[in-house]
Amino acid sequence: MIIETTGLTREFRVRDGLRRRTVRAVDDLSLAVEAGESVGYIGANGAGKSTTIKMLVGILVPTAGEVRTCGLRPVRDRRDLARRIGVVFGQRSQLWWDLPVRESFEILATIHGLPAGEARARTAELVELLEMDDFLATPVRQVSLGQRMRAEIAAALLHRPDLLILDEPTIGLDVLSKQRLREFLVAERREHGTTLLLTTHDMGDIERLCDRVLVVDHGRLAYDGTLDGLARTVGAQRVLVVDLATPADDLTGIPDATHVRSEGGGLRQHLAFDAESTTAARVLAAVSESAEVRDLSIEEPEIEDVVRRLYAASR
Ligand SMILES: Nc1ncnc2c1ncn2[C@@H]1O[C@H](COP(=O)(O)OP(=O)(O)OP(=O)(O)O)[C@@H](O)[C@H]1O
Repeated sequence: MIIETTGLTREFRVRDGLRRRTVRAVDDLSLAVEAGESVGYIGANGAGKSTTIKMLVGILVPTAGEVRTCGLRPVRDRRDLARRIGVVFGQRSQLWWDLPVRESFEILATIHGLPAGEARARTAELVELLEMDDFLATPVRQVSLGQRMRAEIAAALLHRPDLLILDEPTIGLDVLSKQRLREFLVAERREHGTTLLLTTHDMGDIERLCDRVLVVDHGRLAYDGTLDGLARTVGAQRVLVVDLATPADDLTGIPDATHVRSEGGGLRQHLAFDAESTTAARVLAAVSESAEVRDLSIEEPEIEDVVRRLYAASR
């Protein structure tokens, strides 16, 4: 197991008006992740995701329970662990703000004790795969958010860690940057067998990157399984949005799909369908029989919605 926790618990003392009370941010969490897995760790704001990750990497000491990351005790073996994992926290940077991106890579390679040849080769590989050539000489504070996220991920992967932990890797990125980053992570995993653990509010990240989802609710594990299984559990639906050549009446009566709403006098129509019982292609084919489709898009369910439904169902 690359990650293993048993009864992992973390409490905080917080001020509540004049009183102080205890918040249990992570509550008796037991989970195991095998090497090579790609796991999405999701939950509402304040559910306990960051606190869990901080204990996995040794930044926070657990109140109770056990945690092993890469077989090590994160707090005690923090230095050894740093050689085995890469971590990207959205808000914290591992890069040096005033230095060119390239120099941050050089410093990190030195910190990790990478032999010069290996550091050069790995940096070149990451620069190419993450298309960083254009901004290698730019100080970190001047690069765009998308560029910085690529540089952060490269920095976390420089020493070829066994486990990469990402906190909201695609937040704030445009569609194309998100897509590129996801493709890179898929390739990285395929090439090097890197284990991935990521928190995200973006269903697309989970769908493209993860083969397993963990949902945390008030510090407790509320779901552990596949994304399909999660969607099935909560009955999450996708929505096919079609733009028609001419306005049409509401497209009701499409098999396994429900008309949600129409816009522009029937030019654009939203049809919800359950990915378990049909496919977007089948819904589209049925729509095409009664109307000419000019354009289409598919809306994925929102993670917030999925999580809300799951929480509601488990209470
Ligand atoms: N240092 C701290 N002191 C006091 N309370 C804390 C501290 N860190 C976290 N908490 C509390 O613990 C709970 C879990 O917080 P955590 O940041 O782990 O949630 P999260 O799932 O990562 O949320 P988000 O999606 O908003 O990042 C929250 O109630 C939070 O207020």
